[in-house]
Amino acid sequence: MSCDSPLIIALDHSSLDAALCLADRLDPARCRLKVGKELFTRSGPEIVEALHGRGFQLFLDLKFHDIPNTVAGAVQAAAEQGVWMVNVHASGGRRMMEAARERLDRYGLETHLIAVTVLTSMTGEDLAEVGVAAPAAEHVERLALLTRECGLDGVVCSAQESTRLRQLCGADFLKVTPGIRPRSAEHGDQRRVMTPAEAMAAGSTHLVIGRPITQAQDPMAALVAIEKELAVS
Ligand SMILES: O=c1ccn([C@@H]2O[C@H](COP(=O)(O)O)[C@@H](O)[C@H]2O)c(=O)[nH]1
Repeated sequence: MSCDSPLIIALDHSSLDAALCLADRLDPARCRLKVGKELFTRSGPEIVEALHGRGFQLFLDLKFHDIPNTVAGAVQAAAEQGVWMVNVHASGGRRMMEAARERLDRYGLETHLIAVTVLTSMTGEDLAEVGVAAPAAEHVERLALLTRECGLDGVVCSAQESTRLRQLCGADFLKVTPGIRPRSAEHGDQRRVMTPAEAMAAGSTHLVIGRPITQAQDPMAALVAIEKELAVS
């Protein structure tokens, strides 16, 4: 089923059953789902099949980061499972991203391919510790431009960078933004955050939301509140 909502719900569950329990309360016409490292490592391709069977479009968020040949093969394997979107780390560099792009094109695989710029849990101080002297926003810009040059469809960034990336890379370049927190929600390990309405106004094309929905006492009420916030903004 195709979906025109910008919302992508992160299913960071520790079992297939727990993830499906939440998915069964969601509507594939109203959101997409994201399967990340914990759930995929526990459940494997079975979770992808089960969610596709329920009609959801999936972002397989495995953030591949390896030598070009290995990443190209992993991206191909993900796309052959029919996922809507897959990602790599932009810091894997030009040849790695080009190899991933080329592999999807060679086999006519239409999965969206995007690259993580700077994790939304990181600040400039965290970057400095790993040898990146530039502020987070500047490093995100550099990696987004490289990602676009390599022919990828967009990036994962924080919504704080969406406006600048729209100017630099164009409105069609996808800006998939985790670190989304409704006004009253705890930030947890996220550092570069914005509210859902702020993120859309800034030019994010998709909002990734996990714990504010999945760990809410009433996940459906939390989702509806976010939908209302977006409808009135
Ligand atoms: O920079 C990034 C890249 C990926 N993520 C993922 O998004 C969700 C966010 O979940 P919350 O519970 O809303 O914080 C999670 O699956 C991360 O792995 C990210 O947060 N930041």
